[in-house]
Amino acid sequence: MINKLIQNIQKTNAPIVVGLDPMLNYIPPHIQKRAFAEFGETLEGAAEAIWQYNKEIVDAVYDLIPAVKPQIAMYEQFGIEGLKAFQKTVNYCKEKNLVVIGDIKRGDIGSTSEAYAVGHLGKVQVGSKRYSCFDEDFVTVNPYLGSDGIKPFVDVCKEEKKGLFILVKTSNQSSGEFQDRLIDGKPLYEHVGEKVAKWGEDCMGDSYSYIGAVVGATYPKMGEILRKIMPKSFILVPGYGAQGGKAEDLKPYFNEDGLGAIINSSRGIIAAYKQEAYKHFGETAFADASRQAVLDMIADINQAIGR
Ligand SMILES: O=C(O)c1cc(=O)[nH]c(=O)n1[C@@H]1O[C@H](COP(=O)(O)O)[C@@H](O)[C@H]1O
Repeated sequence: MINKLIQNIQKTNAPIVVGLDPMLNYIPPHIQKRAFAEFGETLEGAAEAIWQYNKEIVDAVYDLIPAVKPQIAMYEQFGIEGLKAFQKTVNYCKEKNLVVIGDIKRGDIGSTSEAYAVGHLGKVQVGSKRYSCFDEDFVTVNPYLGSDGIKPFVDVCKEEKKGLFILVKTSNQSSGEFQDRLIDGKPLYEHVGEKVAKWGEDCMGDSYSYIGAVVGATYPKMGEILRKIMPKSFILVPGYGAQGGKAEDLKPYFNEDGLGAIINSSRGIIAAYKQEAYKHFGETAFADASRQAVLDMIADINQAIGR
Protein backbone atom coordinates (compact mmCIF):
# COMPACT_ATOMS: atom_id res chain seq x y z
CA MET A 1 0.00 0.00 0.00
CA ILE A 2 2.96 2.34 0.54
CA ASN A 3 3.76 1.89 -3.16
CA LYS A 4 0.19 2.85 -4.07
CA LEU A 5 0.37 5.90 -1.80
CA ILE A 6 3.56 7.02 -3.56
CA GLN A 7 2.10 6.33 -7.02
CA ASN A 8 -0.99 8.36 -6.14
CA ILE A 9 1.17 11.24 -4.86
CA GLN A 10 3.23 11.21 -8.05
CA LYS A 11 0.15 10.98 -10.29
CA THR A 12 -1.58 13.94 -8.61
CA ASN A 13 1.63 15.85 -7.81
CA ALA A 14 -0.03 16.52 -4.47
CA PRO A 15 1.69 15.39 -1.24
CA ILE A 16 -1.49 16.00 0.72
CA VAL A 17 -4.28 14.17 2.46
CA VAL A 18 -7.78 15.44 3.07
CA GLY A 19 -9.03 14.74 6.57
CA LEU A 20 -12.67 13.67 6.64
CA ASP A 21 -13.58 14.87 10.16
CA PRO A 22 -17.27 15.70 9.73
CA MET A 23 -18.58 17.57 12.78
CA LEU A 24 -22.32 18.22 12.48
CA ASN A 25 -21.83 21.97 12.78
CA TYR A 26 -19.72 21.94 9.58
CA ILE A 27 -22.46 20.24 7.60
CA PRO A 28 -24.48 22.81 5.66
CA PRO A 29 -28.10 23.20 6.85
CA HIS A 30 -29.65 21.97 3.58
CA ILE A 31 -27.93 18.59 3.97
CA GLN A 32 -28.90 18.28 7.62
CA LYS A 33 -32.53 19.23 6.80
CA ARG A 34 -32.74 16.59 4.06
CA ALA A 35 -31.31 13.89 6.30
CA PHE A 36 -33.57 14.85 9.24
CA ALA A 37 -36.64 14.93 6.96
CA GLU A 38 -35.94 11.28 6.10
CA PHE A 39 -34.71 9.93 9.45
CA GLY A 40 -35.75 12.56 12.02
CA GLU A 41 -33.33 14.24 14.42
CA THR A 42 -31.87 10.86 15.28
CA LEU A 43 -28.47 9.21 15.26
CA GLU A 44 -29.44 7.73 11.91
CA GLY A 45 -30.27 11.21 10.65
CA ALA A 46 -26.89 12.51 11.79
CA ALA A 47 -25.09 9.57 10.15
CA GLU A 48 -26.97 10.13 6.89
CA ALA A 49 -26.01 13.84 6.93
CA ILE A 50 -22.35 12.90 7.51
CA TRP A 51 -22.38 10.41 4.66
CA GLN A 52 -24.03 12.83 2.18
CA TYR A 53 -21.60 15.59 3.18
CA ASN A 54 -18.55 13.33 2.80
CA LYS A 55 -19.75 11.94 -0.53
CA GLU A 56 -20.20 15.38 -2.04
CA ILE A 57 -16.74 16.49 -0.86
CA VAL A 58 -15.07 13.30 -2.10
CA ASP A 59 -16.81 13.61 -5.49
CA ALA A 60 -15.48 17.18 -5.76
CA VAL A 61 -11.83 16.47 -4.85
CA TYR A 62 -10.93 12.83 -5.48
CA ASP A 63 -9.17 13.49 -8.81
CA LEU A 64 -6.82 16.02 -7.15
CA ILE A 65 -5.60 14.05 -4.15
CA PRO A 66 -3.83 10.78 -3.32
CA ALA A 67 -5.44 9.96 0.02
CA VAL A 68 -8.04 10.72 2.67
CA LYS A 69 -7.94 10.39 6.44
CA PRO A 70 -11.31 9.80 8.09
CA GLN A 71 -11.04 10.44 11.86
CA ILE A 72 -13.09 7.72 13.55
CA ALA A 73 -14.11 9.72 16.66
CA MET A 74 -16.15 12.07 14.50
CA TYR A 75 -18.26 9.05 13.47
CA GLU A 76 -18.07 6.99 16.65
CA GLN A 77 -19.74 9.76 18.67
CA PHE A 78 -22.97 8.80 16.86
CA GLY A 79 -22.64 5.16 17.91
CA ILE A 80 -23.29 2.30 15.50
CA GLU A 81 -24.98 4.58 12.97
CA GLY A 82 -21.90 6.79 12.93
CA LEU A 83 -19.64 3.79 12.42
CA LYS A 84 -21.79 2.71 9.48
CA ALA A 85 -21.18 6.14 7.93
CA PHE A 86 -17.44 5.65 8.60
CA GLN A 87 -17.54 2.29 6.83
CA LYS A 88 -19.49 3.68 3.86
CA THR A 89 -16.99 6.55 3.59
CA VAL A 90 -13.99 4.17 3.64
CA ASN A 91 -15.55 1.95 0.97
CA TYR A 92 -16.53 4.87 -1.25
CA CYS A 93 -13.06 6.45 -1.09
CA LYS A 94 -11.47 3.13 -2.01
CA GLU A 95 -13.82 2.85 -5.01
CA LYS A 96 -12.46 6.25 -6.06
CA ASN A 97 -8.92 4.80 -5.92
CA LEU A 98 -7.94 6.91 -2.91
CA VAL A 99 -5.64 5.52 -0.23
CA VAL A 100 -7.55 5.50 3.05
CA ILE A 101 -5.73 6.29 6.29
CA GLY A 102 -8.03 5.29 9.16
CA ASP A 103 -7.23 7.76 11.93
CA ILE A 104 -8.07 5.43 14.82
CA LYS A 105 -5.07 6.05 17.16
CA ARG A 106 -5.27 2.59 18.72
CA GLY A 107 -2.67 0.64 20.71
CA ASP A 108 -2.99 -1.74 23.68
CA ILE A 109 -1.48 -4.91 25.14
CA GLY A 110 -0.55 -7.38 22.41
CA SER A 111 -3.71 -9.51 22.34
CA THR A 112 -5.95 -6.44 22.25
CA SER A 113 -3.82 -4.68 19.62
CA GLU A 114 -4.19 -7.81 17.54
CA ALA A 115 -7.98 -7.46 17.63
CA TYR A 116 -7.73 -3.78 16.61
CA ALA A 117 -5.35 -4.68 13.78
CA VAL A 118 -7.59 -7.51 12.56
CA GLY A 119 -10.72 -5.33 12.67
CA HIS A 120 -9.22 -2.35 10.88
CA LEU A 121 -6.57 -3.79 8.54
CA GLY A 122 -6.93 -7.55 8.46
CA LYS A 123 -9.56 -10.27 8.32
CA VAL A 124 -11.49 -11.70 11.24
CA GLN A 125 -12.02 -15.45 11.44
CA VAL A 126 -15.61 -16.65 11.87
CA GLY A 127 -15.77 -20.45 11.80
CA SER A 128 -14.29 -21.44 8.46
CA LYS A 129 -14.75 -17.97 6.97
CA ARG A 130 -12.67 -14.78 7.11
CA TYR A 131 -14.12 -11.29 6.80
CA SER A 132 -12.59 -7.87 6.18
CA CYS A 133 -14.36 -5.34 8.38
CA PHE A 134 -13.32 -1.68 8.27
CA ASP A 135 -10.53 -2.52 5.81
CA GLU A 136 -8.61 0.78 5.73
CA ASP A 137 -5.22 0.87 3.94
CA PHE A 138 -3.28 2.47 6.80
CA VAL A 139 -4.17 3.25 10.41
CA THR A 140 -2.70 5.60 13.00
CA VAL A 141 -1.30 3.86 16.09
CA ASN A 142 -0.31 5.06 19.55
CA PRO A 143 3.06 3.58 20.63
CA TYR A 144 2.77 4.27 24.38
CA LEU A 145 2.51 0.56 25.24
CA GLY A 146 5.78 -0.30 23.50
CA SER A 147 6.90 -2.99 21.04
CA ASP A 148 4.47 -5.76 21.97
CA GLY A 149 1.56 -3.34 21.45
CA ILE A 150 2.87 -2.44 17.98
CA LYS A 151 3.91 -5.90 16.77
CA PRO A 152 0.38 -7.23 16.04
CA PHE A 153 -0.26 -4.20 13.82
CA VAL A 154 3.04 -4.76 11.99
CA ASP A 155 2.27 -8.47 11.53
CA VAL A 156 -1.14 -7.76 9.99
CA CYS A 157 0.42 -5.08 7.74
CA LYS A 158 2.98 -7.64 6.49
CA GLU A 159 0.24 -10.14 5.72
CA GLU A 160 -2.15 -7.68 4.11
CA LYS A 161 0.36 -5.29 2.48
CA LYS A 162 -1.02 -2.36 4.48
CA GLY A 163 0.67 0.25 6.66
CA LEU A 164 0.85 2.29 9.85
CA PHE A 165 1.48 5.84 10.92
CA ILE A 166 2.80 5.73 14.49
CA LEU A 167 2.49 8.85 16.70
CA VAL A 168 5.99 10.25 17.25
CA LYS A 169 5.54 14.00 17.88
CA THR A 170 1.96 15.19 17.86
CA SER A 171 0.81 18.62 16.71
CA ASN A 172 -1.10 19.70 19.82
CA GLN A 173 -0.02 22.30 22.37
CA SER A 174 0.55 19.88 25.25
CA SER A 175 2.41 17.30 23.20
CA GLY A 176 5.66 18.28 24.92
CA GLU A 177 4.40 17.34 28.39
CA PHE A 178 5.54 13.76 27.84
CA GLN A 179 6.96 13.63 24.31
CA ASP A 180 9.70 16.23 24.91
CA ARG A 181 10.88 14.78 28.24
CA LEU A 182 14.58 13.98 28.18
CA ILE A 183 15.52 10.37 28.71
CA ASP A 184 19.24 9.51 28.62
CA GLY A 185 19.79 13.04 27.30
CA LYS A 186 17.38 12.68 24.38
CA PRO A 187 13.73 13.70 24.07
CA LEU A 188 11.23 10.88 24.15
CA TYR A 189 10.03 11.63 20.60
CA GLU A 190 13.54 10.87 19.31
CA HIS A 191 13.52 7.53 21.10
CA VAL A 192 10.13 6.75 19.53
CA GLY A 193 11.41 7.91 16.10
CA GLU A 194 14.36 5.52 16.39
CA LYS A 195 11.98 2.69 17.21
CA VAL A 196 9.75 3.54 14.24
CA ALA A 197 12.80 3.39 11.96
CA LYS A 198 13.76 0.03 13.48
CA TRP A 199 10.25 -1.46 13.29
CA GLY A 200 10.08 -0.35 9.65
CA GLU A 201 13.40 -1.90 8.55
CA ASP A 202 12.01 -5.21 7.38
CA CYS A 203 8.74 -3.71 6.13
CA MET A 204 10.01 -2.10 2.96
CA GLY A 205 7.97 -1.24 -0.12
CA ASP A 206 9.90 -0.29 -3.27
CA SER A 207 11.52 2.79 -1.75
CA TYR A 208 9.85 3.52 1.61
CA SER A 209 8.80 1.47 4.60
CA TYR A 210 5.12 0.92 5.19
CA ILE A 211 5.71 1.69 8.87
CA GLY A 212 5.41 5.47 8.95
CA ALA A 213 5.26 8.18 11.60
CA VAL A 214 3.04 11.09 12.61
CA VAL A 215 4.88 14.37 13.22
CA GLY A 216 2.89 17.59 13.61
CA ALA A 217 3.37 20.53 11.23
CA THR A 218 3.47 22.78 14.28
CA TYR A 219 6.94 21.57 15.36
CA PRO A 220 9.11 21.98 12.24
CA LYS A 221 12.50 21.90 14.03
CA MET A 222 11.61 18.54 15.49
CA GLY A 223 10.30 17.48 12.08
CA GLU A 224 13.73 18.18 10.60
CA ILE A 225 15.46 16.05 13.23
CA LEU A 226 12.95 13.23 12.92
CA ARG A 227 13.21 13.18 9.11
CA LYS A 228 16.90 12.27 9.55
CA ILE A 229 16.23 9.69 12.27
CA MET A 230 13.63 7.88 10.10
CA PRO A 231 14.92 8.29 6.51
CA LYS A 232 12.81 5.44 5.12
CA SER A 233 9.58 6.21 6.96
CA PHE A 234 6.79 8.22 5.41
CA ILE A 235 5.67 11.03 7.72
CA LEU A 236 2.01 11.96 8.07
CA VAL A 237 2.00 15.67 8.97
CA PRO A 238 -1.19 17.05 10.56
CA GLY A 239 -1.52 20.58 11.88
CA TYR A 240 -1.33 22.53 8.60
CA GLY A 241 -4.04 25.20 8.30
CA ALA A 242 -6.53 25.18 11.17
CA GLN A 243 -3.82 24.49 13.81
CA GLY A 244 -1.45 27.12 12.43
CA GLY A 245 1.15 24.96 10.61
CA LYS A 246 2.64 26.87 7.67
CA ALA A 247 3.72 25.53 4.26
CA GLU A 248 7.04 27.40 4.42
CA ASP A 249 8.04 25.29 7.45
CA LEU A 250 7.32 21.95 5.82
CA LYS A 251 10.29 21.41 3.49
CA PRO A 252 12.38 19.63 6.18
CA TYR A 253 9.72 16.91 6.48
CA PHE A 254 10.52 15.80 2.91
CA ASN A 255 13.51 13.87 1.60
CA GLU A 256 15.66 14.97 -1.33
CA ASP A 257 13.56 12.81 -3.66
CA GLY A 258 10.64 15.17 -2.97
CA LEU A 259 8.83 12.32 -1.16
CA GLY A 260 8.59 11.10 2.41
CA ALA A 261 5.81 13.30 3.75
CA ILE A 262 2.10 13.78 3.29
CA ILE A 263 0.45 16.87 4.75
CA ASN A 264 -3.05 16.65 6.22
CA SER A 265 -5.73 19.28 6.40
CA SER A 266 -9.19 18.47 7.73
CA ARG A 267 -11.29 21.52 8.75
CA GLY A 268 -9.35 23.73 6.32
CA ILE A 269 -10.74 21.69 3.42
CA ILE A 270 -14.07 20.21 4.48
CA ALA A 271 -15.31 23.42 6.10
CA ALA A 272 -13.63 25.76 3.61
CA TYR A 273 -16.98 27.35 2.72
CA LYS A 274 -17.07 28.87 6.23
CA GLN A 275 -13.75 30.68 5.76
CA GLU A 276 -13.59 34.28 4.57
CA ALA A 277 -11.60 33.36 1.43
CA TYR A 278 -14.21 30.87 0.21
CA LYS A 279 -17.46 32.33 1.60
CA HIS A 280 -18.46 33.52 -1.86
CA PHE A 281 -19.13 29.91 -2.88
CA GLY A 282 -22.10 29.85 -0.49
CA GLU A 283 -23.41 26.94 1.55
CA THR A 284 -24.93 24.96 -1.29
CA ALA A 285 -21.64 25.00 -3.25
CA PHE A 286 -19.62 23.92 -0.18
CA ALA A 287 -17.96 21.12 -2.15
CA ASP A 288 -16.73 23.57 -4.80
CA ALA A 289 -15.20 25.61 -1.99
CA SER A 290 -13.45 22.43 -0.78
CA ARG A 291 -12.11 21.80 -4.28
CA GLN A 292 -10.71 25.32 -4.47
CA ALA A 293 -9.18 24.93 -0.98
CA VAL A 294 -7.49 21.70 -2.11
CA LEU A 295 -6.08 23.42 -5.22
CA ASP A 296 -4.79 26.29 -3.07
CA MET A 297 -3.25 23.91 -0.52
CA ILE A 298 -1.45 21.91 -3.23
CA ALA A 299 -0.05 25.11 -4.79
CA ASP A 300 0.97 26.45 -1.36
CA ILE A 301 2.82 23.28 -0.37
CA ASN A 302 4.43 22.58 -3.74
CA GLN A 303 5.73 26.13 -3.88
CA ALA A 304 7.16 25.89 -0.37
CA ILE A 305 8.93 22.59 -0.98
CA GLY A 306 10.08 23.54 -4.48
CA ARG A 307 8.27 20.69 -6.17
O1 LIG B 1 -2.94 11.37 13.86
C1 LIG B 1 -3.42 12.43 13.45
O2 LIG B 1 -3.94 12.48 12.35
C2 LIG B 1 -3.20 13.65 14.24
C3 LIG B 1 -2.03 13.70 14.97
C4 LIG B 1 -1.63 14.92 15.51
O3 LIG B 1 -0.55 15.03 16.08
N1 LIG B 1 -2.43 16.01 15.35
C5 LIG B 1 -3.62 15.95 14.68
O4 LIG B 1 -4.26 17.00 14.54
N2 LIG B 1 -4.05 14.75 14.17
C6 LIG B 1 -5.36 14.67 13.49
O5 LIG B 1 -5.33 15.46 12.30
C7 LIG B 1 -6.55 16.15 12.09
C8 LIG B 1 -6.29 17.65 12.10
O6 LIG B 1 -7.44 18.35 11.76
P1 LIG B 1 -7.43 19.90 11.34
O7 LIG B 1 -6.74 20.63 12.44
O8 LIG B 1 -8.88 20.23 11.20
O9 LIG B 1 -6.68 19.99 10.03
C9 LIG B 1 -7.49 15.65 13.16
O10 LIG B 1 -8.18 14.53 12.64
C10 LIG B 1 -6.57 15.20 14.28
O11 LIG B 1 -7.14 14.16 15.04
